[in-house]
Amino acid sequence: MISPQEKQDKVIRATDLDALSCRYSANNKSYFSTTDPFIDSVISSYKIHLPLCTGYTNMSANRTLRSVFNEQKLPLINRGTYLRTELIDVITQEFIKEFKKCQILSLGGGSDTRCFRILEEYGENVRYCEIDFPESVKIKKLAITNDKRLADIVKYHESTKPITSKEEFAKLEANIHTENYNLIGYDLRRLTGILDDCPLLEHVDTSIPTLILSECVLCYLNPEENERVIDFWKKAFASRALLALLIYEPMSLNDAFGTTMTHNLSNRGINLLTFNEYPNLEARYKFLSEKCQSSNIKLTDMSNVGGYDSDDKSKAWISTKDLARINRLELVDEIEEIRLLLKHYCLCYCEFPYESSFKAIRKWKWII
Ligand SMILES: C[S@@+](CC[C@H](N)C(=O)[O-])C[C@H]1O[C@@H](n2cnc3c(N)ncnc32)[C@H](O)[C@@H]1O
Repeated sequence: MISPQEKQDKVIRATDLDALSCRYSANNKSYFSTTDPFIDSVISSYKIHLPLCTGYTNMSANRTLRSVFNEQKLPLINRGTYLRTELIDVITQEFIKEFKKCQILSLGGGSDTRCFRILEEYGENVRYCEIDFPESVKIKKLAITNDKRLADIVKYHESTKPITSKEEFAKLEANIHTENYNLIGYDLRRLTGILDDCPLLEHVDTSIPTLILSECVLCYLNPEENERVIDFWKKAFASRALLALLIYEPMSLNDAFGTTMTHNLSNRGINLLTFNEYPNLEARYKFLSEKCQSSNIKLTDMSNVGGYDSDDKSKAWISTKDLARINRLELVDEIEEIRLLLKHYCLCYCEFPYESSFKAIRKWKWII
């Protein structure tokens, strides 16, 4: 039997499977201009190791995997996944091009494959650090140790013997630490305002420009925990280097669609803790400026990013060529429906006091 808290955490960890299955679906439908060559390895690791995770049996793990990967995703979900992945990729790449030697810190990185794309392309100069619950991190670590290409990209060459029992999985050391890559098992809710003795800081370089990514992650923490996590990194960097934060997550807009989203999620045991607390871009601006004391705040919803708010397609953040390409992949009749869905997802950027800032961030057409 697992405790109610463990049960809740299991549900939160499982949201990584949702994100992964959405990317898998969009990838299979050729939404990404370059096919994701790494996704199959993380899926294989899940297939082998999910039964060894807390609260799963062979049967329940197989059922979960079947239901997430066999389900056909709607065209509007594939488009949303494409937009979110592409735009966060592009912003991350621009950050790296501007600062050359820098660091990407992915909170709740889950089974995201961005780290491999970035390190393969910019590995010499970029440090990539991912933090997630230890169990999720172990799934990724085993994907890396079982795939030479991934191991070469992150430069991790310690072999791990096949893990076949829950006991072996529980005992497996979660972390990977190499020159450019750190994969860390840590519950972000444990971060407090006290920096001393926090093991994360041994592996994060607080002296180089850093972009923190939170892609559907901070929404699972309550508002106080959100503030504490952001405050922790702010204090850790203490204006020694540029610290920027990019958050992508859903918001309720206090409307009927938001209420339906809340019901659908709570039926699955998911309670999005910032969803209603910061229901729109204005509330998020207030949170980032007043509570987090950040600056250079830029906000948009994803409908604006996809160019759904205007007939003028040049307003979209992606090129008209790419828009035309993805529009040809699957027919989306309900433009109003996709617009409504994407209006409920935001992309928020901000920085913490430092003498310079990320200049290229101005080139996109933010709403605020
Ligand atoms: C929806 S998934 C997103 C994964 C990834 N960022 C992506 O977009 O593909 C949310 C991730 O946040 C992680 N997460 C949520 N709360 C966390 C916490 N308190 N500490 C560490 N990781 C957490 C989950 O384990 C999961 O991997």
